[in-house]
Amino acid sequence: MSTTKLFEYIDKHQNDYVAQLKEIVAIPSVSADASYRPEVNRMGEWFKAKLEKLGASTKRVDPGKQLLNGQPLQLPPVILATYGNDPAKKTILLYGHYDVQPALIEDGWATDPWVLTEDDSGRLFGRGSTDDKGPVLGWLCVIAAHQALGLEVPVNLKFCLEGMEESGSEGLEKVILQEANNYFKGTDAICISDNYWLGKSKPCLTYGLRGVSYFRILIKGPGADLHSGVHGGSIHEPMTDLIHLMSRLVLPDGTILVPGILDDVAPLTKEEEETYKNLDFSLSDYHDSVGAATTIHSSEKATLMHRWRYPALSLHGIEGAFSSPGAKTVIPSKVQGKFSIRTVPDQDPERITRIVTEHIEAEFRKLGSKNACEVECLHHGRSWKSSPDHWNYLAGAKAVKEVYGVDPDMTREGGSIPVTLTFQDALQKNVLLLPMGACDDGAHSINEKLDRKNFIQGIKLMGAYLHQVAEIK
Ligand SMILES: C[C@H](N)C(=O)N[C@@H](Cc1c[nH]cn1)C(=O)O
Ligand SMILES: [Zn+2]
Ligand SMILES: [Zn+2]
Repeated sequence: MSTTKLFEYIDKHQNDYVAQLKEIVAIPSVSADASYRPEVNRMGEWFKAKLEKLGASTKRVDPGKQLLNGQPLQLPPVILATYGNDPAKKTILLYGHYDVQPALIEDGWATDPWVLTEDDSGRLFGRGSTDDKGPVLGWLCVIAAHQALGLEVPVNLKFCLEGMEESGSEGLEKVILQEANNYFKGTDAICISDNYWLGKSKPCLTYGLRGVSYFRILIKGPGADLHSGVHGGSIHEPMTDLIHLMSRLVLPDGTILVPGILDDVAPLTKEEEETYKNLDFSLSDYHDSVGAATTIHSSEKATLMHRWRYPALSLHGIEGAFSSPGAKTVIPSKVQGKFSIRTVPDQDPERITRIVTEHIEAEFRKLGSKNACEVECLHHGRSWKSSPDHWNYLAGAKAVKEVYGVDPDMTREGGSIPVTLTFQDALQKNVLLLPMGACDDGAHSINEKLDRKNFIQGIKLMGAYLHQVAEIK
């Protein structure tokens, strides 16, 4: 079938799609903060209602409770939906998330993060615009466009939308295992739009993700915060212990100091080395997209390898630290350092937790501090690699060619989508990552954006992909 009419319709109705994106960016569905949980739920209900309005049958699955700071907290629902049930058609399972990273205007946003704001260049700024509300909404726009044109959606669709992806996808693995032979039965392949192009202009298909193991180090000292003039010099200070421990995790050149961390990293083969060639990636564009020429490695290849196939340890922050303006002379009584390790094939999260914990405990013993130290892995997700030779990737590549007129780059991704491997293993089906956003979208950062062009072309790409899937024998 020609997609010309579909593409024209999408172009014509782009303002409507942007208005819908504005409506959902306004819901601050931050999964990391318990006080926002009602908003996360509200966001899930929005997508459920929208899917129903499009004629999908839906199901709200309760993934159970999480423990947050020792308190049980209800997890947001997993929204499942089915659109079409024709045995003659292929069935594609679409996964996405409706939660977002935290965002505060005082972090340095130029505009209100919860008000989608378009600038003169067509950049749509707002938390969740690219990660992952724009892409999830894109799939719904594809269905709506078909309906408006009186066209059949050429494949059956199943949806799995979660509200905890930005917090380790807690509860979802259990749901996927439970539904693999129930709700997800009959799935032929999986497609996820929740990552980004390598550059700003060339689309890509993504066949690998790093995993993530997220840790906290808790140091407890005095019973309450203290006056540093009165008590400084006479007690072991939690912050001093913590800063020392955090400095023993990683060097400024990225070297991870945990003994044995590289032992299980898959060796680099000649075949893999070939995959780093001829990609739309330059250090200067990369510098532009991160806003500074501060890369560690001097070549494109080494930079990509350290984003895709080697582990990285990042220090994120310290809970309990004094961080307000002014010069408060306080000794914080209890501090928690947060860091994560992006893991790669063939690293095992259980082993990572063990060696990281042993390393920190050994370093803490060396301090001779009388404070208490606890190390905890808050969540972990495994790395993932797919087979890009599958028809799912062929459909993606043909769709890219149809919409953008080029062959896509085949990429891996440094970020993590914890349940990708779970889908692949539990359903024994191929997973394709089909990104919508560009490398400079600033997901997780201040001023996150999605370019209007990427949003609208991305909706066309999604539609073209479904048609290509249907046409492949
Ligand atoms: C790539 C995806 N859009 C994403 O941002 N994933 C998160 C997942 C995560 C895991 N722990 C916390 N967030 C990421 O890679 O950080
Ligand atoms: Zn995401
Ligand atoms: Zn994210």
